[in-house]
Amino acid sequence: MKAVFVVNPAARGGRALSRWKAFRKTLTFPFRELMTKGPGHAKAIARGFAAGGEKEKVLLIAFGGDGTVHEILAGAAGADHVIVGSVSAGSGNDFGRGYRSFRTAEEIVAYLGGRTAPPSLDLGMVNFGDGFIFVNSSGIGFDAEISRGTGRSAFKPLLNRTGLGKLVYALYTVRALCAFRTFSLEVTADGKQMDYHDVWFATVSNQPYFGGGMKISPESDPADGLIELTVVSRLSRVKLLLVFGSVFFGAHTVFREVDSRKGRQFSLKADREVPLHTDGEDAGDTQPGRPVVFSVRPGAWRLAGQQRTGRSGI
Ligand SMILES: Nc1ncnc2c1ncn2[C@@H]1O[C@H](COP(=O)(O)OP(=O)(O)OP(=O)(O)O)[C@@H](O)[C@H]1O
Repeated sequence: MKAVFVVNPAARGGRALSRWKAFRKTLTFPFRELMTKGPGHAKAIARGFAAGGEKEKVLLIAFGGDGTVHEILAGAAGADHVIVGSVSAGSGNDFGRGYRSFRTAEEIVAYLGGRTAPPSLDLGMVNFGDGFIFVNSSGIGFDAEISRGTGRSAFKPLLNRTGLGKLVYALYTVRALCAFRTFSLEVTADGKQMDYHDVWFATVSNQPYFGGGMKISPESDPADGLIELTVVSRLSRVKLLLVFGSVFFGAHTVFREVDSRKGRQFSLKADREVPLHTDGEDAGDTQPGRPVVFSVRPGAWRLAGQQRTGRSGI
């Protein structure tokens, strides 16, 4: 199997590049290094390998954050000969929490020399615009507003370089907490319709973590052919903060204002324009009264290494 590193030098405010330079020196096996030049490039690289129909299997290792893994899967999903791995070198790194990621060169050597069949895992699909995928989560509302704010923040690269990236997230959480207007939501799941009012956010998860370590969907398992919807509604701003804090431990599900359910497809229709994110990246605004459909494509991609969380124990 040939190993290809897709390195995002801009991840973690540019700190990923110096990390890569140090990591590269520890590699004792043949590899290719492809540096991404900007948004969309990792997807194009992965698509090239997927379309190549290579006889030999390819291990594509994302050296970056969740945005880099997201792009690689957007390009490589469905190609059986492409196996996706990662070295967490971004700011949030939820992929590394929910799935297996490589920490050292030795772990990659052991993987390349081993005989473990890569598990086939589920991929989330979002029927919005030209279509999106998600490997971690996708959702609308308050959390997408925070993703948008932090993504656009002029301070993010600087604070990431100084190791204070989490501060940007905290600042935009407070800002969104003050400014965000809740919305009404109609959910259709497996033929059943549910109405929610005063909604802060609705997130659809493929694995437990989002937002840089928050265990939003403790029951999620990317190998079960299902996705999980979490709707948070009818909360005061103060209680929302409390719930947000408890999400780090996955303890928020005890609050009656948090509704969670499993399914294969969720159609979400908000009564006003609401921001949407896919894997923590801004994906635009939903249109009032127009449903966004979240679904799952079972076993659509192959993970290098064992899955870290979930109940299937693969
Ligand atoms: N050469 C580049 N210059 C600028 N941006 C780039 C470059 N290559 C890729 N990108 C973009 O950088 C963005 C952020 O990358 P990534 O998500 O991997 O890191 P992060 O934001 O630090 O980590 P996380 O998403 O885990 O918080 C992605 O949207 C990607 O498209």
